[in-house]
Amino acid sequence: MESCGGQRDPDFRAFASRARLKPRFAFSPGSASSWSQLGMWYRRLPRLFVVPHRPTGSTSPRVPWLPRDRAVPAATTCWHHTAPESLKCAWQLHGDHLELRYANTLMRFDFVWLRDHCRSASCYNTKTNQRSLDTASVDLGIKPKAVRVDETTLFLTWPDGHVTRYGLEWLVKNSYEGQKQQVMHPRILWNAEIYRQAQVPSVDCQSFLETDEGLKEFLQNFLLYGIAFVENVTPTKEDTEILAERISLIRETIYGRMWYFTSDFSRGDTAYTKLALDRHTDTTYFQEPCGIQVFHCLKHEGTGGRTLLVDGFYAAEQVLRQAPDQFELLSKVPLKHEYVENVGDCHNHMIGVGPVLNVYPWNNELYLIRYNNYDRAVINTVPYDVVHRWYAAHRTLTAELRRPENELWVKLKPGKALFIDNWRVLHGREAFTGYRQLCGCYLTRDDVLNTARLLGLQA
Ligand SMILES: C[N+](C)(C)CCCC[C@H](N)C(=O)O
Ligand SMILES: O=C(O)CCC(=O)C(=O)O
Ligand SMILES: [Fe+2]
Repeated sequence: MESCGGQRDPDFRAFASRARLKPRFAFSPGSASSWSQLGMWYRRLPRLFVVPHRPTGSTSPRVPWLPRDRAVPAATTCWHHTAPESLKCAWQLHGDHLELRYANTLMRFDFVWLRDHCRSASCYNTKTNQRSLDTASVDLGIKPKAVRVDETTLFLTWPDGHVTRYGLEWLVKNSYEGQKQQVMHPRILWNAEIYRQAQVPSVDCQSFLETDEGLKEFLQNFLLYGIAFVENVTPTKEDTEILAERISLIRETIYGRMWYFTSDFSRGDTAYTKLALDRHTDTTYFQEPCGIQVFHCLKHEGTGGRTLLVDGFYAAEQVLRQAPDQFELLSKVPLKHEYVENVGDCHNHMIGVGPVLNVYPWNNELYLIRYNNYDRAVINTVPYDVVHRWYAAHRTLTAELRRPENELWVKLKPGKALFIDNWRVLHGREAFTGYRQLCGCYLTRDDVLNTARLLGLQA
């Protein structure tokens, strides 16, 4: 019997970052034109395609940097160049910003931004990587009194005599213009054929636990495909816990920390039966759905019970291609999901709110799909005409998610642990007979990404 412990305080960041969109939902009829009033950033289409999938036969995946195509408009008057013969770096001071052209990138910097990000010893602590400058003490009308650029560095002298230096490469990496071309998470979107052809290897348990290379290979696969396997695991809950702790902190939820489950209906959810489960993501009813789900089948004496995996981002990409307006609707209409449980001693009522497709507001990159038709609550966040268009968009996405060619079916066996990116890949299961026991846990996403970054991966 699982414990019915309380859930810790949910995280509102994901939705709060889009909170400025909310009033528009409430008061507009939601026509295509009203969506485009949402701001200039939303006019661009979301970015999904990142890394081409590996051709058959190639081995370990490599993540290329994305090509940077930065349009550089013709130079205007009064450009200052680092050297007369060189166009490598040029700058121009405007009334309220500095324009800098470097390495084929045209960047525009607000003066307060330039003062705020000063990396001098008095403004920034390089031991802690924290800002010491009190941003609120910067005059909002500040303007540099002198500007100089050499081959590598921009020098700004402020009215009080303070000097700020920026490496030009640092500026390219950190400017808005540089960032908006970048994706946060390089991915390979897949259907069953693409995934099979890629021949992504499972990582051996010992190499996963004992070597950085094994762990890195595993995490690279996980980041690119949203699923990854570890094999030769001792089939116990304790050994599965050791695996989970190698890459992250375990996220304790109302289901406990490490859970076992079987078809005993010990909890008020279809997962605890022998019934089939259509593709879905878990914990859609949390304000921040769990980032990763770990499954390890410890026992199955019976038939059926295969696991279904579908890349939600691949399906979303198809929707974007066929019907960008529908993609946009799915990314704008906030939905509630709900978990209401009153079985035995377990009493829970969880509510999570957010759209089906969640995109980063600054580059429109898709980062989270929230899709669970079982747990979707009453729709009461948008007026009736938007509701109808939302159902049509949901149908388009569902049709993509249900295409047989997008379904990857696997039979989980004792010894093989599966890690699923619950923000991207949907899972389901075939009905089964006999005794079947799964164990697993949820992981905190930040901590998985932390481990990946510490190993030098882009995450
Ligand atoms: C994995 N475990 C059996 C512990 C929980 C299952 C949660 C099921 C729920 N309907 C959801 O999709 O979130
Ligand atoms: O039984 C299974 O294979 C998976 C059930 C499920 O969807 C879950 O536990 O989240
Ligand atoms: Fe599930």
